[in-house]
Amino acid sequence: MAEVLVLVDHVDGEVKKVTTELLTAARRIGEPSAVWVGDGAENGKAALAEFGAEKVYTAPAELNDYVVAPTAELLAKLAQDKGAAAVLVSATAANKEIAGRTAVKLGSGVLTDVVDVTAEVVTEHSIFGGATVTHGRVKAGVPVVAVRPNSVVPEAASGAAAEEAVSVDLSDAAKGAKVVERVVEEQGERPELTEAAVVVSGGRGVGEGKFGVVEELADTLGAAVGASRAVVDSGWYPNQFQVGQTGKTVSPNLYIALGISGAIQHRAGMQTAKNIIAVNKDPEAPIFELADFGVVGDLHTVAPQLTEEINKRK
Ligand SMILES: Cc1cc2nc3c(=O)[nH]c(=O)nc-3n(C[C@H](O)[C@H](O)[C@H](O)COP(=O)(O)OP(=O)(O)OC[C@H]3O[C@@H](n4cnc5c(N)ncnc54)[C@H](O)[C@@H]3O)c2cc1C
Repeated sequence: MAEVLVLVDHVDGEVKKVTTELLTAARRIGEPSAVWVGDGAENGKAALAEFGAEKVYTAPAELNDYVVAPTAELLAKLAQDKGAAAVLVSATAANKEIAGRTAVKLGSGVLTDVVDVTAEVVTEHSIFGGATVTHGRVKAGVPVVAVRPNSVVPEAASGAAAEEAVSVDLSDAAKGAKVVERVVEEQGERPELTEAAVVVSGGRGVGEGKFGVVEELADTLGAAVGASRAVVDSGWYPNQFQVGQTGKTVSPNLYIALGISGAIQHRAGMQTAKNIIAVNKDPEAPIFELADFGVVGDLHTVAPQLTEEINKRK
């Protein structure tokens, strides 16, 4: 069975959930081989084995001294050397660039923001604010696929996770942009927005200085907090929490929209959520067209009741 390369997302040796999703998807296509760039593989190997990685290719941390290009050169080389059937990465901003560069090097094609993928590497995409579903397939060469977090339900399956050190002779071009400093984004206890299984977002309806109501509900659910652009532009909440066309794309199991109208640009970032709950005092708000469950009411009345009720039932 042909290998399917999965680029591992990890922090300090801990494998991110999205990688377990990619390994699950990879098993549909062929035999998953995890590609670990940087240190810490010995700590993450068990998690990779648990989700079916037959091999773990470890590449030196020096590749991360430069911006994206070295990882693309590594993936392209591995895909060629190993005769890979596909390359899967998570659809983060950096990884989408890696995916594009890898596909160029392979003379193949890239499919991004994928929400599902079949054994034949036919991909599903949700576009136009979720109004249309399209399917894609790379016609030549090794398909490179960037899958959105939370799109695939991770399923455990044991793999050998046989470790093999790999490397690549970097081109001068790949060393063009050097990383001179890394700043860890302050995040607190909440899960990362793009990976969270539950997201509670607030819009202009929340009001200035009142975001505590959103945070309290989020914390009750172990959720990430999101915000509309109206909120971010007003300076009510930091911009790394913006969801939408010009913000982050989220695909959680549950998205709760508090005081968000549901503009197309906001929907573009959250419409692939599996369940959407909206609270809005305007019954005509467009968010209700998308919502699985809608509450017409004042969020400052509804959200605290919801928080209280969930706490009671815990
Ligand atoms: C190029 C471009 C890119 C953009 N990118 C993004 C993006 O990435 N993300 C994004 O979000 N937007 C984006 N926008 C902006 C987008 O068009 C909307 O303006 C924005 O999403 C509106 O945010 P909102 O829903 O919070 O505010 P509003 O549209 O003002 O809606 C507020 C809602 O709150 C409700 N409300 C008010 N008070 C209460 C209350 N007490 N209880 C319950 N409900 C209440 C109102 O009925 C209303 O529906 C972009 C726009 C452009 C042009």
